Amino acid sequence: MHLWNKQKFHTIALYTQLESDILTYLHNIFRHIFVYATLLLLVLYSFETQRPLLLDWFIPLPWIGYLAVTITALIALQFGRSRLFWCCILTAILLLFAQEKIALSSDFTRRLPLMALLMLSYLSCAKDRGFSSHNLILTLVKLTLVGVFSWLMLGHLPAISQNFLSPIYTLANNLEPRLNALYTPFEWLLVTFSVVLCFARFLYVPDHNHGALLLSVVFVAIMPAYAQFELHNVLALTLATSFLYAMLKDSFNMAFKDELTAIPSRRALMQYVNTLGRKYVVVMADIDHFKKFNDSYGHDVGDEVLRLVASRLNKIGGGGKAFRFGGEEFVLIFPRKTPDQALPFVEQIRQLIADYPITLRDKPRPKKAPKRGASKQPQGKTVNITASFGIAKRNSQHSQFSDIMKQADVALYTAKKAGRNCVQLAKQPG
Ligand SMILES: Nc1nc2c(ncn2[C@@H]2O[C@H](COP(=O)(O)OP(=O)(O)OP(=O)(O)O)[C@@H](O)[C@H]2O)c(=O)[nH]1
Repeated sequence: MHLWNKQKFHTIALYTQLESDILTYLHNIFRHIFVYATLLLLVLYSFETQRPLLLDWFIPLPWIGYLAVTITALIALQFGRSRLFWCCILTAILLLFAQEKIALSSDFTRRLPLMALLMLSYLSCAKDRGFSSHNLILTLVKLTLVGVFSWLMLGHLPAISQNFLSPIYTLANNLEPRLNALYTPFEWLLVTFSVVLCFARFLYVPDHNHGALLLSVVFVAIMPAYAQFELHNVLALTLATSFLYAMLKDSFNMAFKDELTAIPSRRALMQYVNTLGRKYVVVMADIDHFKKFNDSYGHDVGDEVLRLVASRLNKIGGGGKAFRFGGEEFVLIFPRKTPDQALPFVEQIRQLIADYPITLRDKPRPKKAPKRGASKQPQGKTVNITASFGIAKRNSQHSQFSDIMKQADVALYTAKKAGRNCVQLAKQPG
C-alpha cells in the first residue's frame, strides 16, 4: 500500500483495548498504593505502639540508616536510577542534621526538611537522566536552585500569606492539635503542595519509582514529628528498603514483561518452562497476514493490534498462560492439560479475536466534544483480524521444550496452509 494510506489511519479505536488499559492502570495504582501505604501505616503504627522497643533496638545501631542509604545509592548508581540516588543523598543529609553531626543555624535546621520536600518533589517530576558528569552537575545545580528558592520562600512568604491561611490552619488545628507544633501555616501549605504534586505524578506514572518517591515525601514530611534520632534512622532504613524494592521490581518487570503488550516476555517463558512438570501443552499463535495489515495501516496501528491480541490471549481460560514470543507470535502454555482439554479454550480465544471489530478512524479523535446538534463525523472503516494456532504436547518422543515448540510450530504452519483463522493439533504419538 502507499504511504498515503498508512498516514490516513492515525488512530485506531479499540474500545475494549481502552477498557483493558484503564483496568490495568487502576490495578497498577491500587497495587502500588497498597504496598507503599502498608509500609507507611506499619511504620506509623510501630512508632505509636512499639516506640520503647524500637529505641532499644536502634540505639546501638546509629549507623544503620547511613549504611542502608549508602548501599541503596550504590545500587541506584548501578541501575541508572539517578532520582533514587539523589533521594538517598538527601536522606543521608537529613540524618546527619537529625544526629547533629552537622550543626548550622537553627533556622536552617528547621527549614531543611521543607527544602528537602521541595527537592524531592522536583525529583519526582524530573526524569532519570543517568550518571554522566554533565547530568550529575546539572541535577546538583537544579537541586541547589530549588533549595535556595525554598529557603527564600520560607523566609519571606509566611508573613504575607498569614492572613488567608489562618482560617484553614485553625480548622485543621481543631481536628488535630498536634499539627500546630509541627509546621507553621505556610509550611503546611508547602507540605501539602509537595505531597499533592508527588501524588499527581504517581497517578500520571503509577510505577514503583514514583510510589517510592511519594513515600519519601511523606516520610520527610513526618520527620519533624519525631524527636529521637533512632526513629529517623528507622525512617531512613524503611525508605532505603522501599527504594531497593522499587528498583528490583521495576528491573524484574523490564526483564520479564514485554514492553509493548505488557504480557510476560519470551525470557519469562523460558523461566516458566523450568517450573513445568511432565505434562503440559504448548500453543503457538500467530496473527494472520500481519505484514499486509502493517503495510496497509501503518506500524503504529499494527502495534495497537498486537496489544489487543495480547490482552485477549492473556485472558485465556483453562489455566493457560500467555507469553509474547516475539514479533506477531505468541505462546500459550497449559500445565497439566492434554491438547484435547486445551482445545476448547484456544478455539474460544480464536473466535473472540476474529469477532472483534476494529474501527479505524481516518482522522485523529477530536480534542473537543462535538457541539450538540452537529452532524456526526464519518466513523471510518471497520476491519477484523484473525490468528492461527498450532497445538503440541509434551510426550515421550518430545520431552525437550524446544522440540515441543517445533511441533507446535509445524501445527501452526499447517493451520496457515489450511486457510488461517483455525487451530491445528500436531500429529504426535500418544
Ligand atoms: N507493528 C508491528 N509489527 C511487527 C512487530 N513485530 C513484527 N512485526 C511485523 O509482523 C510481520 C510478520 O509478517 P510475516 O512473518 O511475513 O507473516 P504474516 O504477514 O503475518 O503472514 P502469515 O503469518 O503467513 O499469515 C512483519 O511485517 C513484521 O514487520 C511489532 O512489534 N509491531
